[in-house]
Formats: sequence, C-alpha cells, structure tokens
Amino acid sequence: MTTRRLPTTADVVVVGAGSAGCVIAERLSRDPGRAVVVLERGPRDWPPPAVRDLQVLPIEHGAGFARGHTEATGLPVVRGSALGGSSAVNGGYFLRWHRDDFDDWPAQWSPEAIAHAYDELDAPDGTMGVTAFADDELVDVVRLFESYWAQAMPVRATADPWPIVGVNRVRSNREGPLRRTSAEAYLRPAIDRPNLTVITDAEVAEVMVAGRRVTGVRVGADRMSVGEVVLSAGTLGTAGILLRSGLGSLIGSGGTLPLHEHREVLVHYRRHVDPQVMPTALLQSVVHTADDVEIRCYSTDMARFVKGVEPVGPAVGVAGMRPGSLGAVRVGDTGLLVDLGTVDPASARRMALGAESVRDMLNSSTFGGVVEPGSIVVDPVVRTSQHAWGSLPMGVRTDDLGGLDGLTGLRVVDGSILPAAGRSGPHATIMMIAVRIGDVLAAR
Ligand SMILES: Cc1cc2nc3c(=O)[nH]c(=O)nc-3n(C[C@H](O)[C@H](O)[C@H](O)COP(=O)(O)OP(=O)(O)OC[C@H]3O[C@@H](n4cnc5c(N)ncnc54)[C@H](O)[C@@H]3O)c2cc1C
Repeated sequence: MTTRRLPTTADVVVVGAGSAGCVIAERLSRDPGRAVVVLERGPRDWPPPAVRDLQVLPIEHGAGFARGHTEATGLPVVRGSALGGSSAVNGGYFLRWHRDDFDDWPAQWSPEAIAHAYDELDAPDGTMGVTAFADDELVDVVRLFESYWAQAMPVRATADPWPIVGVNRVRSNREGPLRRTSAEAYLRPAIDRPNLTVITDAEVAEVMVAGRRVTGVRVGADRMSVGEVVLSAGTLGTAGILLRSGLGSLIGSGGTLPLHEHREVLVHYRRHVDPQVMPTALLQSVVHTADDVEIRCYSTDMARFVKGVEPVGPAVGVAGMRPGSLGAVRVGDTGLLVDLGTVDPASARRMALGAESVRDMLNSSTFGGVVEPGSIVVDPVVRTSQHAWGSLPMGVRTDDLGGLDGLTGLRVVDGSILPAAGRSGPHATIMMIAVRIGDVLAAR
C-alpha cells in the first residue's frame, strides 16, 4: 500500500525507497508477521515513462524526481528522490565490479555469496532486466571506440557479467527504452502485501535515540516507534539523518562524514557532421585500464540528455575509479553541504594520462571521419560521476551487515557501507549488497 499517513509503530522502518531500500523492504516483508514501513521523501507518483526514458537524465534544476545538494565548488550534486531513488534517474549502466575488487571485503562476503546476489539481479532471467547493448544498438562513435581499443586490449564477451581490464560493453537495466528501477523490480511486486506500507512525501528528519538504542524516527512533527530502523537514504541522505540526529560523535566522526567519489575529466570534441543520433542511452561502452581508470565513451553531447546543459560537443570521460582522497558531507543551516574533496596527485596523474590517451584516440585515423580537426579540448573542470559512497564502510564503521558499531536498532544498507572502491559504477554493487543483507536478515 502507498499512503501519506504515518503509522505510530512498525517492526522495521526502511528509510528511502532507492536502489537498496526497495530490495530490503521486499525481503523483510516476505515474513507476513513483520510489519515493514518504507518512508520515502519523494513524491507519491511512480516515475512515469518520460522520466525512466534512457534517453534523458531527468536531473535538471527543479526536476520532480531528483534533489540537488550544495557542493563546495558549485558542482551539481543530484540524487534521485523517488520510488526507485537514484535508479529512477541514473544512466542505466549496470556493471558488476571486478572479481578482485572484493578481495579486502569482510569475511561474510565470500566470492560465492557475492556472485549469487549479483545473479539474482543481472542473470538472463534476473530481476533488473539486465542486457548488454547489442552491436546494432551502438552509435557510430561507440563502434569506433571499441574497434580502436580492441587493437591494444582484450574485449569482454558481452554475455560475461564480470568486467575485465579491457573493453567492456555496458550492460543496462532496462525494459525496452526505459530504465528498470529497483522500485519496479522489487517494490511493485510486493506493494499489495498487507504488512508492507510505503509512505511517500515523508522526509525523515532524524532517528530517535535512547542511550545506545535507536527507538524510532521523526518526520516533521510526527514520530514513529520502531523495532529497527534501516537507513537506505543513499550516502548523502543517510549521512544527513545520522548527523542531524546528533550521532556523529557516537559513530566517531564528529560533525562530518567522509565520502569517496569517482571524479571525471571530460575530453570534448566536435563532429564534422552532427549525427542523426539514434535513440540510445548515454553510455554504451567503457574501457577499464590497468591503472584503475574508466574511459567512458558517451554516445553524444551531454546536453541532449540533461535539460539546461549548454551544448559543448560530444565527450569521452576519464574517471579515476580508485581515488585516494576523501570528500566530506556535513549539515548546514540550509541543508546538506557536500565537499567532493580534491583529487589526490596519483589519481590526477592517472586521469591526465587517460585524457592524453583519449586525445590520441580522437586524433587517430579511426576517428578521422568523425572528429573535426583541432576541436579536441580537455575540460579543466574535474567533474563528478554522482557516485558518492563509503561514508560508513563495512568492517570499519559498521559490521559486515551494515549494523552500526555501538548502537542497536539501527542498520545502514546503501552506498554508505561500500567498504572499498570498485572499478565500475556503484549501482549494481549497491543492489547486490542489499540482496545479500536482505537474505541474511530475512532468514533470522
Ligand atoms: C544522475 C545519476 C546518474 C548515475 N548513473 C549511474 C550509472 O549509470 N551506473 C551506476 O553504476 N551508477 C550510477 N549512479 C549512481 C547510482 O545510481 C547510485 O549510487 C545508487 O542508485 C545509490 O543507491 P542508494 O540505495 O545508496 O541510494 P538512492 O538510490 O539514491 O536512494 C536513496 C533514497 O532515499 C531517499 N531519501 C533520502 N533522504 C531521505 C530522508 N531523509 N527521508 C526519506 N527518504 C530519503 C531518496 O529520495 C532516495 O529515494 C548515478 C547516480 C545519479 C544521481
């Protein structure tokens, strides 16, 4: 049931119906004896096809299913605010992390457990409708991109779900031309369960704490008493709730929480002839380099995807996937204040080398029929991938299942608890951890 009225009690409250929260809510409400309430700050309407369309990123200023945050240098930092959370507005790139990205994860996360949870999501009959872009779906620059890099690097077979150092055709969570969101995959099938209540337009201000036990949540003037709170409000949303609740010192962080981000440099170019761009997603193929850089061949100018963005030409992105430096998030008078931090010298060097190799690619004969000579420009602004993660890493600030050290009645299951950087985007892996943690909790 979706409603706007807050009950007074529940066994479990899941805060945030995003990528992770929808999975957790579905898992925990399988037991008809457990009353589960989901509190989501986004609107009641399910994101319509115009929002889920893979040909748009609906994150412009004032967008109905997204929320912007203030960033120290003015970079746009946006998150989904909707049933489905960021999965309702993101790029639809759904790649696993590399097998060895999990080497340092806590013991609970065996290779078999990780593979099993990913399989639920992205196997051929998986919940998220994941398929690789087919050869005949590729835009011309992506075809050129793959053929250029294939001369020097291995190419992953498109049916293989595990990325490699080499050329990785993007796998996408989709239903025809639409993003398949976590809400469509997990919340909608469970929505009629009598013990599951989804409350929208419900922004949790804080959790209520008695000693070292979390006892409930506050939404505006309303309070709910609950057995357990699962924070799935995303790395930024969860940090905001914990800090507003005065829990910063209890979790050993004072007034800020750290975060990691995949910073990105864009290499722009102009085309000889503006293409008749075929309907497609923003990102169809990436290269993962041996020095932990992801080279992203965007299908066309970003301005075609995001309303209000100035057209500057198509771009190839170079993202540092294992950054050494940290940003931070804190709560200010006007809301969350995000500082993505500065790029550490080693990562900056790797990104600069990556940008040089992209320049070589665009100047090569492979791209000769497309790129206007002299038009290649490396953008001096180091941008964000909108991926912030890792403020409460498992095994460091939380236990193996997101339980906060020193507090009972509270668990975090979202991007906050990723314990290390992966060499692919975070979406598939955040959903994977929710599947695994959901399984363990549901079996208790
Ligand atoms: C524009 C964009 C493009 C991206 N593209 C990709 C991509 O192509 N591939 C990829 O791998 N990753 C991508 N990402 C990142 C990926 O989508 C996110 O890392 C992932 O969805 C985060 O999942 P989550 O469960 O941690 O949080 P979210 O999915 O963001 O869910 C958090 C939910 O909590 C709600 N919430 C927040 N605060 C509160 C509160 N106080 N009370 C109640 N509810 C609250 C929010 O409204 C939201 O619904 C992208 C992100 C964005 C924003």
